[in-house]
Amino acid sequence: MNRLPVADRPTVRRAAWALMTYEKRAVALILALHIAAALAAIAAPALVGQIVNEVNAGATADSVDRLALLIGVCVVIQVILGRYAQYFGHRFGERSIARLREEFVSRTLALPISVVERAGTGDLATRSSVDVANVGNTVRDVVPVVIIASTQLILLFGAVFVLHPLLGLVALTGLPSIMLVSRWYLRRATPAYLLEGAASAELTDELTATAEGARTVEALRLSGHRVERGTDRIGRQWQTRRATLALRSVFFPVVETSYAVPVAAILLAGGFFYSRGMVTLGAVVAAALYLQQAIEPLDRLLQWMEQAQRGIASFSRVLGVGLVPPEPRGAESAPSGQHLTVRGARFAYGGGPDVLHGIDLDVRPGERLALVGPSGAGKSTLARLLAGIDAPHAGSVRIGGLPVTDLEPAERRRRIALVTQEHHVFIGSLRDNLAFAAPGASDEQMRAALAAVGADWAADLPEGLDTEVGDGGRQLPAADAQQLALARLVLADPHTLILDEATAALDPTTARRTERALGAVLAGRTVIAIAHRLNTAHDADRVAVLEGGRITELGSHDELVRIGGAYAALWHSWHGPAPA
Ligand SMILES: Nc1ncnc2c1ncn2[C@@H]1O[C@H](COP(=O)(O)OP(=O)(O)OP(=O)(O)O)[C@@H](O)[C@H]1O
Repeated sequence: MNRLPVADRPTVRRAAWALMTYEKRAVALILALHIAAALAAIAAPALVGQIVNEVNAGATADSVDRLALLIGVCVVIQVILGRYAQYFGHRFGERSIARLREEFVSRTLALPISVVERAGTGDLATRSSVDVANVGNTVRDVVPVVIIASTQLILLFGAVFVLHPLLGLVALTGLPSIMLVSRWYLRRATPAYLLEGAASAELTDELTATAEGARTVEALRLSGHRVERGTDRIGRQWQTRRATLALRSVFFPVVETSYAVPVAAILLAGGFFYSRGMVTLGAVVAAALYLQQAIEPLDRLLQWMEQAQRGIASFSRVLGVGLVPPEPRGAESAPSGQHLTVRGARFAYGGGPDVLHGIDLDVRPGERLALVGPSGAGKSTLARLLAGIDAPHAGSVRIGGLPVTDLEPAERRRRIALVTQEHHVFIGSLRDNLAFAAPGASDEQMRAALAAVGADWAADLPEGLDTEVGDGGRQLPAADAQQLALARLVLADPHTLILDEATAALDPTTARRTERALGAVLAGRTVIAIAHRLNTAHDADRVAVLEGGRITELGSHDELVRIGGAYAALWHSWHGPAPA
């Protein structure tokens, strides 16, 4: 399975910067409020220092009261400014998260289908849930904390330097060990968290596959095997979690010990400086209070660094979705005509061996071509190439002279549609479900499309096109859902239809109803049908027999039966030998 890419550090840095500077004014206001709140906070220890000095010099109770009142005022100002800073910070965070989610959704919707299929649902599901939430939490909670804490720390340490440069130097004693261990941690944390994210995605993949295939697991008694695989993935996730835990168990004890060092050092050195008359007692008290006050923001900063690491790892996975080369954004010129030509097309899945070995095929406009062949011959793969979902690694698949994969995706869908047995009903109204195919279609056109495929049930709905369908709404039976999908096709009006097992999974009655509906859709179009029942091949203009990734026979039903090859053998075994 090809995982989706992960963005590198410079890309993450640029994207984070863009996110933060998208609303420059809001960020400037939040920063200004935080700085003002931090300034109000550092006034208190300075005032306590002043009280100590004045009491030392024999001050009156009045002047002490005045200073104490001033401390109270500073605290109130700090609380008010801090509250507004947080209020604006959180609003900014929520707006940023909303933007991020919207960007992620558009990036995901722009992914080529083949990339989504090969990446597996687990990877994309983990990125769109766990990773987007992680980035959201980081932007909402961590960024404001980092801004507030850094501002407070700069001001608190600055204040100690202002009290006395010597005290300032002593205050820095705890920092080297914190910086060293942080550097050590940061270098290892992002890759470790990336591994943890990948292991979670693998586990999600495995559990989803087991849950989705529960019936098969039960029928084939595979539960032991699935439990083993699940346990293996849980084991891998446990290992990656242990690795990140090991990093945390070194990082946090070292930094927490380092917090106590500057306070102890300032009391020791401050006492010494005071005894020599180099600093006042008030300055030493104020410096000790500042350093005591610095522990809290420092601790918060380091605590959140861990979340920030998770956030950065998640952000690189979220941004990685945008690194997948987009589907080609339109050829220079429009295809001239509807002629489909395949020349020497070779295809392999994900770097594996070729499953198509040089296919040559011409499909004339309006022709009905049936593809037959044993299981695994490459019929579905050829259908995907013809529909432009995958491109051949050698040779070409062209429509009207242009490579199908070069057509702008919407343009391609208007020209060629691949119809499979998947007929998803999206949550929304019937109208929403039809509008995917033709956003500009009127209600009349929608009703006509439903009538064309025999979806009479739609006309009887009391709320008509406004009826909510899909999960939580009206549940459509398989045949109705298939008819809805076919009505979409009528609206999209492609000139070429490729049918891959469109009715294979339906019960015979439903299949017959659907085939009747399909008949209305096929009229006047080029049709390439993977034929499971040979009467489809019998009714086609031509039949292509695919064996081992090669077209081994090509001609009308009668011609192929006459030459007595593989198709004739299939036909006779299915239909009984021709009368002598
Ligand atoms: N997603 C995939 N990844 C890797 N190999 C694949 C994938 N899909 C198909 N193949 C392989 O490509 C070959 C052709 O498969 P394909 O599904 O095109 O055959 P088919 O003729 O349509 O068979 P069937 O009638 O059983 O659907 C097979 O060997 C199959 O195992």
